[in-house]
Amino acid sequence: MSGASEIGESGLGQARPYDTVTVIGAGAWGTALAAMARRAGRTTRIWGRTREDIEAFSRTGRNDRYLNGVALPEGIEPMADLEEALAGTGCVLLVTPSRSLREMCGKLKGLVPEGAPVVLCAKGIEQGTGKLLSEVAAEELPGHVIGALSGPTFARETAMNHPTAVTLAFEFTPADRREPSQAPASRLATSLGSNTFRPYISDDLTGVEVAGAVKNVIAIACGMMTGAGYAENTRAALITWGLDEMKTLAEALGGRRETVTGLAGTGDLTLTCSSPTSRNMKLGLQLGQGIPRAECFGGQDTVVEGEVNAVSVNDLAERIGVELPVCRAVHDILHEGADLRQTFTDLWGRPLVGEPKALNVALDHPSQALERAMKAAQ
Ligand SMILES: NC(=O)c1ccc[n+]([C@@H]2O[C@H](COP(=O)([O-])OP(=O)(O)OC[C@H]3O[C@@H](n4cnc5c(N)ncnc54)[C@H](O)[C@@H]3O)[C@@H](O)[C@H]2O)c1
Ligand SMILES: O=P(O)(O)OC[C@H](O)CO
Repeated sequence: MSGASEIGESGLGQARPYDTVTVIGAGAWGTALAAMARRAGRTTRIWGRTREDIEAFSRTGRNDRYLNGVALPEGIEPMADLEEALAGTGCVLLVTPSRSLREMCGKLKGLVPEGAPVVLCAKGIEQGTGKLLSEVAAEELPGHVIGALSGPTFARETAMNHPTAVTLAFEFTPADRREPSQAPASRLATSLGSNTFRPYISDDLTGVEVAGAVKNVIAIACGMMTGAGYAENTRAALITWGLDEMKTLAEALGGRRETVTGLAGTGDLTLTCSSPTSRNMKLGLQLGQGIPRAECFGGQDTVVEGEVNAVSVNDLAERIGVELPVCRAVHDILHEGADLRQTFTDLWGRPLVGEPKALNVALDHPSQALERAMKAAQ
């Protein structure tokens, strides 16, 4: 049984897949997504900006620069010409790092066919403006439906066809709700879905985007603590607080807290905070071990979204007046020269409060708390 029919049976209707999928960005994740589109039976094009890489990809059928040694399905069409890659395509997956999104959307302007949805697969918030990537794309590509694909996905594992599940989020129009099988989210799910790749549909684009941006910052925190010699209790607390920070920011921006408990939130946070395969966790680990930033990753330029996004997440939180203590700590260590151990010691030294936060019981002065409890009991 194909993944597509399973999805149909579970309530999305028989959504018609897009015939052609164009992936923009021939790095690790772009290549993995192209592999999944091809395995799902789509005509699959992938555009990359480096001509030699595209030529090597065409020649070998692999992308050894980003996914060394990984066998890819036959028939992926690597392209160095953007116009050619987008001509007549059914949908676009945009998979370049978040900091290049506005520039990349500018290049796509006028080339994306009318009606083709654009799916953002990078994780981040725009530096300087604090805008979600979907807001940036909507500004740069007016008239196109914008969505996001996110979740716990190490590119190499996905490309190697290990079972993977993701969230595909779009804002649903009234027409989408009346006829879900025609909705871009459903059509994309059937375009990419297979027995090893399960896209789940969500209508909470904000919640999914916020989760993806924040989890990388939290993963750096977990890496830092582990690198500095702390252990599992500490990491579990950071993951829990990180989840709460995602919920707080998502809700403040109009997203839903429960979205954060799904694949794009809990799923991705668990993955990224648990494994040095994550570049974000690995950066934290190296910094925690005292390795200078310039020497991390052996001095190689590596995409670490949480490093730049610590600034954008923090700025945004300050602007809208929400507190994200772990994100703040990571920001201060990375960008303000704060001492790592002292900053984390301060995190543990915050006033004691109730859990869940809604209880809002300040326990910083135990005698007051006791007094309150006695009054409440009278
Ligand atoms: N690698 C993963 O496991 C993974 C999984 C899920 C999501 N992501 C997200 O996908 C995004 C891309 O990550 P990646 O792992 O593919 O990175 P990567 O370093 O493997 O590849 C990045 C690609 O983008 C291209 N690129 C960089 N700047 C560009 C620009 N200004 N214009 C055009 N192309 C540009 C590079 O040439 C390269 O092909 C990130 O936001 C990341 O968080 C990555
Ligand atoms: O290697 P990272 O830290 O960028 O994480 C990759 C993906 O986002 C994991 O879902």
